[in-house]
Amino acid sequence: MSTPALLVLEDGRTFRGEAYGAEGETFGEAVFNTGMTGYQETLTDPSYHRQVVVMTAPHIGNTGVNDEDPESRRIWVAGYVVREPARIPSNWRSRRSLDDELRAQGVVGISGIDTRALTRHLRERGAMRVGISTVETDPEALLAKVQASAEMAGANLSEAVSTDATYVVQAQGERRFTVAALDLGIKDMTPYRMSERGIEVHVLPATASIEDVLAVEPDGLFFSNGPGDPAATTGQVELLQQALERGLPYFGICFGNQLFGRALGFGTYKLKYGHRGINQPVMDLTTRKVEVTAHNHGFAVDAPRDTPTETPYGVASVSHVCLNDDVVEGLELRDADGRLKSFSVQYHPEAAAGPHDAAYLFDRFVSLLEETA
Ligand SMILES: NC(=O)CC[C@H](N)C(=O)O
Repeated sequence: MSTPALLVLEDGRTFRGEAYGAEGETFGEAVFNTGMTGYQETLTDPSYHRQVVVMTAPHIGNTGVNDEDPESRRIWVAGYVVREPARIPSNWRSRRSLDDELRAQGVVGISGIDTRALTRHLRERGAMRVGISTVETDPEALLAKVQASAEMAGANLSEAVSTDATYVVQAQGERRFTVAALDLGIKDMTPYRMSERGIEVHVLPATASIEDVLAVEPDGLFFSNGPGDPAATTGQVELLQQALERGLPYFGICFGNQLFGRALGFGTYKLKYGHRGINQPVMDLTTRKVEVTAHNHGFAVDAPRDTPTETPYGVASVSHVCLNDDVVEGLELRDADGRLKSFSVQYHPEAAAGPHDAAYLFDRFVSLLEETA
Protein backbone atom coordinates (compact mmCIF):
# COMPACT_ATOMS: atom_id res chain seq x y z
CA MET A 1 0.00 0.00 0.00
CA SER A 2 1.46 3.32 -0.99
CA THR A 3 1.24 6.35 1.27
CA PRO A 4 -0.40 9.48 -0.23
CA ALA A 5 1.79 12.58 -0.34
CA LEU A 6 1.01 16.23 -1.01
CA LEU A 7 3.11 18.88 -2.82
CA VAL A 8 2.20 22.55 -2.43
CA LEU A 9 4.00 25.44 -4.11
CA GLU A 10 4.34 28.86 -2.57
CA ASP A 11 1.72 30.29 -4.97
CA GLY A 12 -0.82 27.66 -3.90
CA ARG A 13 -0.53 25.26 -6.85
CA THR A 14 -1.06 21.78 -5.46
CA PHE A 15 -0.12 18.31 -6.73
CA ARG A 16 -1.00 14.97 -5.18
CA GLY A 17 1.16 11.87 -5.46
CA GLU A 18 2.66 9.07 -3.43
CA ALA A 19 5.48 8.93 -0.90
CA TYR A 20 8.83 8.21 -2.50
CA GLY A 21 11.79 7.64 -0.18
CA ALA A 22 11.26 8.74 3.41
CA GLU A 23 7.86 9.72 4.76
CA GLY A 24 7.53 13.04 6.59
CA GLU A 25 7.57 16.68 5.62
CA THR A 26 10.14 18.86 3.89
CA PHE A 27 10.55 22.37 2.50
CA GLY A 28 12.93 24.04 0.06
CA GLU A 29 13.22 25.92 -3.20
CA ALA A 30 11.57 24.01 -6.07
CA VAL A 31 13.92 23.71 -9.06
CA PHE A 32 13.92 21.40 -12.07
CA ASN A 33 16.76 19.36 -13.52
CA THR A 34 16.55 18.26 -17.16
CA GLY A 35 19.29 15.58 -17.09
CA MET A 36 18.23 12.24 -18.55
CA THR A 37 21.01 10.52 -16.59
CA GLY A 38 23.11 11.17 -13.50
CA TYR A 39 20.51 11.17 -10.71
CA GLN A 40 23.05 9.92 -8.17
CA GLU A 41 25.44 12.77 -8.94
CA THR A 42 22.55 15.25 -8.76
CA LEU A 43 21.29 14.00 -5.40
CA THR A 44 24.76 14.10 -3.82
CA ASP A 45 25.77 17.52 -5.24
CA PRO A 46 26.04 19.82 -2.16
CA SER A 47 24.93 22.77 -4.34
CA TYR A 48 21.38 21.37 -4.01
CA HIS A 49 21.31 21.88 -0.25
CA ARG A 50 17.88 23.36 0.68
CA GLN A 51 16.46 22.73 -2.80
CA VAL A 52 13.68 20.34 -3.78
CA VAL A 53 14.66 18.87 -7.14
CA VAL A 54 12.07 18.03 -9.78
CA MET A 55 13.37 15.58 -12.39
CA THR A 56 11.97 16.18 -15.88
CA ALA A 57 13.11 12.74 -17.07
CA PRO A 58 9.95 10.69 -16.48
CA HIS A 59 11.51 7.46 -15.27
CA ILE A 60 13.98 7.69 -12.38
CA GLY A 61 15.95 5.02 -10.53
CA ASN A 62 16.41 2.63 -13.46
CA THR A 63 20.04 1.86 -12.70
CA GLY A 64 19.58 1.77 -8.92
CA VAL A 65 22.24 3.14 -6.56
CA ASN A 66 25.91 2.22 -6.74
CA ASP A 67 28.85 3.02 -4.47
CA GLU A 68 30.97 4.73 -7.15
CA ASP A 69 28.92 7.68 -8.42
CA PRO A 70 28.13 9.80 -5.32
CA GLU A 71 29.75 13.24 -5.47
CA SER A 72 29.91 13.66 -1.69
CA ARG A 73 29.27 11.75 1.53
CA ARG A 74 25.49 12.10 1.49
CA ILE A 75 22.36 13.14 -0.38
CA TRP A 76 21.89 16.90 -0.08
CA VAL A 77 18.60 17.67 -1.83
CA ALA A 78 15.87 18.78 0.56
CA GLY A 79 13.27 16.79 -1.37
CA TYR A 80 12.88 14.83 -4.59
CA VAL A 81 10.03 14.90 -7.12
CA VAL A 82 9.64 12.27 -9.81
CA ARG A 83 7.00 11.05 -12.17
CA GLU A 84 7.58 7.30 -12.23
CA PRO A 85 10.14 5.46 -10.09
CA ALA A 86 11.72 2.35 -11.60
CA ARG A 87 10.07 -0.71 -10.12
CA ILE A 88 13.03 -2.99 -10.78
CA PRO A 89 16.46 -1.31 -10.87
CA SER A 90 18.88 -3.06 -13.16
CA ASN A 91 22.59 -2.43 -13.55
CA TRP A 92 25.72 -4.47 -12.87
CA ARG A 93 26.92 -1.80 -10.41
CA SER A 94 23.61 -1.38 -8.58
CA ARG A 95 23.66 -2.20 -4.85
CA ARG A 96 20.18 -1.06 -3.79
CA SER A 97 17.13 0.78 -5.10
CA LEU A 98 16.93 4.58 -5.14
CA ASP A 99 13.74 4.42 -3.09
CA ASP A 100 15.59 2.48 -0.34
CA GLU A 101 18.54 4.87 -0.48
CA LEU A 102 16.31 7.94 -0.13
CA ARG A 103 14.56 6.28 2.81
CA ALA A 104 17.84 5.24 4.45
CA GLN A 105 19.08 8.84 4.24
CA GLY A 106 15.77 10.31 5.44
CA VAL A 107 15.10 12.20 2.19
CA VAL A 108 11.42 12.93 1.63
CA GLY A 109 10.25 12.57 -1.96
CA ILE A 110 7.07 12.29 -3.96
CA SER A 111 6.26 10.22 -7.06
CA GLY A 112 3.35 10.04 -9.45
CA ILE A 113 3.63 13.77 -10.13
CA ASP A 114 2.94 15.33 -13.54
CA THR A 115 6.49 16.68 -13.63
CA ARG A 116 5.92 18.24 -17.05
CA ALA A 117 3.09 20.42 -15.71
CA LEU A 118 5.11 21.25 -12.59
CA THR A 119 8.18 22.21 -14.64
CA ARG A 120 6.16 24.40 -17.00
CA HIS A 121 4.68 26.12 -13.97
CA LEU A 122 8.14 26.82 -12.51
CA ARG A 123 9.40 27.98 -15.90
CA GLU A 124 6.53 30.44 -16.25
CA ARG A 125 6.32 31.66 -12.66
CA GLY A 126 9.95 31.15 -11.60
CA ALA A 127 11.64 29.05 -8.93
CA MET A 128 9.69 29.26 -5.67
CA ARG A 129 9.37 27.63 -2.27
CA VAL A 130 7.62 24.28 -1.99
CA GLY A 131 6.56 21.79 0.64
CA ILE A 132 6.09 18.02 0.39
CA SER A 133 4.27 16.15 3.12
CA THR A 134 2.91 12.73 3.97
CA VAL A 135 1.62 13.98 7.35
CA GLU A 136 -0.28 17.12 6.34
CA THR A 137 -3.28 16.34 4.14
CA ASP A 138 -4.75 19.84 4.00
CA PRO A 139 -3.20 21.96 1.20
CA GLU A 140 -4.05 25.22 2.97
CA ALA A 141 -2.22 24.16 6.12
CA LEU A 142 0.84 23.03 4.12
CA LEU A 143 0.76 26.28 2.12
CA ALA A 144 0.97 28.30 5.34
CA LYS A 145 4.09 26.34 6.33
CA VAL A 146 5.63 26.81 2.85
CA GLN A 147 5.10 30.55 3.08
CA ALA A 148 6.80 30.59 6.48
CA SER A 149 9.83 28.60 5.25
CA ALA A 150 13.25 30.04 4.38
CA GLU A 151 13.92 31.78 1.04
CA MET A 152 16.95 30.97 -1.13
CA ALA A 153 17.67 34.64 -1.89
CA GLY A 154 19.95 35.93 0.86
CA ALA A 155 20.88 32.45 2.16
CA ASN A 156 24.50 31.91 3.21
CA LEU A 157 24.93 28.13 3.19
CA SER A 158 28.63 27.43 2.56
CA GLU A 159 29.52 26.49 6.11
CA ALA A 160 26.62 24.03 6.37
CA VAL A 161 28.09 21.87 3.61
CA SER A 162 31.86 22.46 3.91
CA THR A 163 34.43 20.03 5.33
CA ASP A 164 35.25 20.50 9.05
CA ALA A 165 38.94 19.76 8.55
CA THR A 166 41.41 20.15 5.71
CA TYR A 167 42.15 17.02 3.66
CA VAL A 168 44.53 16.32 0.82
CA VAL A 169 43.83 14.65 -2.52
CA GLN A 170 47.19 13.35 -3.73
CA ALA A 171 48.43 13.99 -7.25
CA GLN A 172 48.29 10.92 -9.48
CA GLY A 173 51.85 10.17 -10.62
CA GLU A 174 54.41 12.90 -10.14
CA ARG A 175 53.25 15.96 -8.18
CA ARG A 176 53.61 19.02 -10.40
CA PHE A 177 51.63 21.66 -8.48
CA THR A 178 49.91 22.32 -5.16
CA VAL A 179 46.49 23.96 -5.10
CA ALA A 180 44.46 25.26 -2.15
CA ALA A 181 40.79 24.47 -2.84
CA LEU A 182 38.13 26.18 -0.74
CA ASP A 183 35.29 23.74 -0.09
CA LEU A 184 32.05 25.68 -0.48
CA GLY A 185 30.25 22.43 -1.35
CA ILE A 186 32.86 20.71 -3.49
CA LYS A 187 32.04 17.66 -5.60
CA ASP A 188 34.53 14.78 -5.38
CA MET A 189 35.15 14.76 -9.11
CA THR A 190 36.69 18.25 -9.02
CA PRO A 191 39.86 17.52 -6.98
CA TYR A 192 40.00 14.19 -8.83
CA ARG A 193 40.19 15.98 -12.20
CA MET A 194 43.02 18.10 -10.82
CA SER A 195 44.84 15.12 -9.31
CA GLU A 196 44.74 13.41 -12.71
CA ARG A 197 46.82 16.33 -13.98
CA GLY A 198 49.53 16.11 -11.32
CA ILE A 199 47.98 18.61 -8.88
CA GLU A 200 48.04 17.92 -5.14
CA VAL A 201 44.81 19.43 -3.84
CA HIS A 202 44.48 20.70 -0.27
CA VAL A 203 40.75 20.99 0.37
CA LEU A 204 40.16 23.68 3.01
CA PRO A 205 37.04 24.51 5.06
CA ALA A 206 34.89 27.44 3.90
CA THR A 207 36.09 29.46 6.90
CA ALA A 208 39.79 29.30 5.89
CA SER A 209 41.76 32.55 6.16
CA ILE A 210 44.44 33.87 3.82
CA GLU A 211 47.00 32.56 6.33
CA ASP A 212 45.47 29.07 6.07
CA VAL A 213 45.67 29.31 2.27
CA LEU A 214 49.29 30.53 2.26
CA ALA A 215 50.30 27.83 4.79
CA VAL A 216 49.71 25.26 2.04
CA GLU A 217 52.30 27.10 -0.11
CA PRO A 218 49.95 26.86 -3.07
CA ASP A 219 50.76 27.48 -6.73
CA GLY A 220 47.12 28.38 -7.21
CA LEU A 221 43.78 28.89 -5.49
CA PHE A 222 40.46 27.22 -6.35
CA PHE A 223 36.90 27.96 -5.14
CA SER A 224 34.30 25.22 -5.64
CA ASN A 225 30.62 25.08 -6.49
CA GLY A 226 28.19 25.40 -3.62
CA PRO A 227 24.70 26.24 -2.39
CA GLY A 228 23.22 29.59 -1.46
CA ASP A 229 23.13 33.18 -2.68
CA PRO A 230 26.55 34.54 -3.71
CA ALA A 231 25.43 38.02 -2.65
CA ALA A 232 25.15 36.78 0.95
CA THR A 233 28.83 35.78 1.10
CA THR A 234 31.42 38.29 2.29
CA GLY A 235 34.27 36.44 4.03
CA GLN A 236 35.19 34.32 1.01
CA VAL A 237 35.02 37.31 -1.34
CA GLU A 238 37.52 39.13 0.87
CA LEU A 239 39.74 36.05 0.99
CA LEU A 240 39.73 35.92 -2.80
CA GLN A 241 40.58 39.62 -3.06
CA GLN A 242 43.53 39.11 -0.69
CA ALA A 243 44.76 36.22 -2.86
CA LEU A 244 44.36 38.23 -6.08
CA GLU A 245 46.30 41.11 -4.51
CA ARG A 246 49.15 38.65 -3.94
CA GLY A 247 48.96 37.54 -7.59
CA LEU A 248 47.91 33.96 -6.79
CA PRO A 249 46.40 32.34 -9.93
CA TYR A 250 42.74 31.52 -9.37
CA PHE A 251 40.27 29.06 -10.91
CA GLY A 252 36.62 28.93 -9.84
CA ILE A 253 33.65 26.73 -10.70
CA CYS A 254 30.01 27.80 -10.38
CA PHE A 255 29.73 29.43 -6.91
CA GLY A 256 33.47 30.04 -7.41
CA ASN A 257 32.61 31.98 -10.59
CA GLN A 258 30.01 34.06 -8.79
CA LEU A 259 32.42 34.90 -5.95
CA PHE A 260 35.15 35.74 -8.51
CA GLY A 261 32.65 38.12 -10.11
CA ARG A 262 31.95 39.74 -6.77
CA ALA A 263 35.66 39.98 -5.92
CA LEU A 264 36.16 41.84 -9.22
CA GLY A 265 33.38 44.29 -8.35
CA PHE A 266 30.47 42.83 -10.36
CA GLY A 267 27.03 42.12 -8.95
CA THR A 268 25.08 38.87 -8.97
CA TYR A 269 21.35 38.31 -9.44
CA LYS A 270 18.82 35.52 -9.20
CA LEU A 271 17.74 33.91 -12.46
CA LYS A 272 14.04 33.28 -12.98
CA TYR A 273 14.39 29.49 -12.86
CA GLY A 274 18.09 28.79 -13.38
CA HIS A 275 20.02 26.25 -15.44
CA ARG A 276 20.08 22.66 -14.23
CA GLY A 277 20.86 19.87 -16.61
CA ILE A 278 23.58 18.32 -18.73
CA ASN A 279 23.03 19.72 -22.22
CA GLN A 280 23.41 23.50 -21.97
CA PRO A 281 25.20 25.13 -24.93
CA VAL A 282 27.98 27.53 -23.96
CA MET A 283 30.27 29.54 -26.24
CA ASP A 284 33.91 30.20 -25.35
CA LEU A 285 34.16 33.78 -26.64
CA THR A 286 37.95 33.48 -27.17
CA THR A 287 37.88 30.43 -29.44
CA ARG A 288 34.20 30.86 -30.59
CA LYS A 289 33.81 27.13 -29.94
CA VAL A 290 30.52 25.86 -28.57
CA GLU A 291 30.57 23.23 -25.84
CA VAL A 292 27.68 21.21 -24.44
CA THR A 293 27.91 21.45 -20.67
CA ALA A 294 26.53 20.46 -17.28
CA HIS A 295 24.86 23.23 -15.26
CA ASN A 296 23.42 23.73 -11.80
CA HIS A 297 22.92 27.37 -10.99
CA GLY A 298 20.13 29.67 -9.93
CA PHE A 299 22.17 32.87 -9.69
CA ALA A 300 24.43 34.56 -12.25
CA VAL A 301 27.05 37.30 -12.56
CA ASP A 302 26.04 40.67 -13.98
CA ALA A 303 29.02 41.76 -16.09
CA PRO A 304 29.27 43.63 -19.43
CA ARG A 305 29.61 41.12 -22.24
CA ASP A 306 31.49 43.26 -24.79
CA THR A 307 33.60 45.71 -22.80
CA PRO A 308 36.49 44.73 -20.54
CA THR A 309 36.43 46.19 -17.02
CA GLU A 310 39.45 47.69 -15.23
CA THR A 311 39.71 46.28 -11.69
CA PRO A 312 42.36 46.70 -8.96
CA TYR A 313 43.62 43.20 -9.92
CA GLY A 314 43.77 43.53 -13.72
CA VAL A 315 41.41 43.67 -16.69
CA ALA A 316 38.29 41.53 -16.26
CA SER A 317 36.07 40.29 -19.06
CA VAL A 318 33.33 37.81 -19.85
CA SER A 319 34.87 34.66 -21.39
CA HIS A 320 31.83 32.39 -21.88
CA VAL A 321 28.09 32.88 -22.44
CA CYS A 322 25.11 30.54 -22.49
CA LEU A 323 23.62 30.41 -26.00
CA ASN A 324 20.09 29.76 -24.70
CA ASP A 325 19.74 33.04 -22.82
CA ASP A 326 23.04 35.00 -22.98
CA VAL A 327 23.75 34.50 -19.27
CA VAL A 328 27.41 35.06 -18.28
CA GLU A 329 29.03 31.61 -17.98
CA GLY A 330 32.69 32.53 -17.48
CA LEU A 331 35.04 35.31 -16.44
CA GLU A 332 38.71 35.96 -16.93
CA LEU A 333 41.29 38.34 -15.54
CA ARG A 334 44.31 39.45 -17.59
CA ASP A 335 47.30 41.67 -16.88
CA ALA A 336 48.06 44.85 -18.86
CA ASP A 337 49.94 42.74 -21.46
CA GLY A 338 46.94 40.49 -21.98
CA ARG A 339 48.36 37.51 -20.08
CA LEU A 340 45.80 35.33 -18.29
CA LYS A 341 45.98 35.66 -14.50
CA SER A 342 42.80 33.95 -13.28
CA PHE A 343 39.54 32.58 -14.64
CA SER A 344 36.30 30.88 -13.69
CA VAL A 345 33.24 29.23 -15.19
CA GLN A 346 29.63 29.12 -14.11
CA TYR A 347 29.15 25.55 -15.30
CA HIS A 348 30.73 22.17 -14.58
CA PRO A 349 33.89 21.05 -16.41
CA GLU A 350 34.22 18.18 -13.90
CA ALA A 351 31.20 16.74 -15.74
CA ALA A 352 29.69 14.67 -12.97
CA ALA A 353 27.24 14.01 -14.45
CA GLY A 354 27.47 15.38 -17.96
CA PRO A 355 29.47 15.67 -21.17
CA HIS A 356 33.23 16.17 -21.09
CA ASP A 357 33.42 19.03 -23.64
CA ALA A 358 34.69 21.45 -20.98
CA ALA A 359 37.50 19.25 -19.60
CA TYR A 360 39.99 21.56 -21.37
CA LEU A 361 39.42 24.09 -18.58
CA PHE A 362 41.41 21.92 -16.16
CA ASP A 363 44.22 21.90 -18.74
CA ARG A 364 43.89 25.68 -18.98
CA PHE A 365 44.36 25.84 -15.19
CA VAL A 366 47.49 23.67 -15.47
CA SER A 367 48.89 25.97 -18.21
CA LEU A 368 48.16 28.97 -16.00
CA LEU A 369 50.03 27.32 -13.11
CA GLU A 370 52.94 26.50 -15.45
CA GLU A 371 53.16 30.08 -16.68
CA THR A 372 53.01 31.66 -13.24
CA ALA A 373 55.27 29.09 -11.49
N1 LIG B 1 26.42 24.77 -8.37
C1 LIG B 1 26.66 25.93 -7.80
O1 LIG B 1 27.79 26.25 -7.40
C2 LIG B 1 25.49 26.83 -7.55
C3 LIG B 1 25.84 28.23 -7.15
C4 LIG B 1 24.68 29.01 -6.56
N2 LIG B 1 24.25 28.43 -5.33
C5 LIG B 1 23.54 29.10 -7.54
O2 LIG B 1 22.51 28.53 -7.35
O3 LIG B 1 23.67 29.76 -8.55
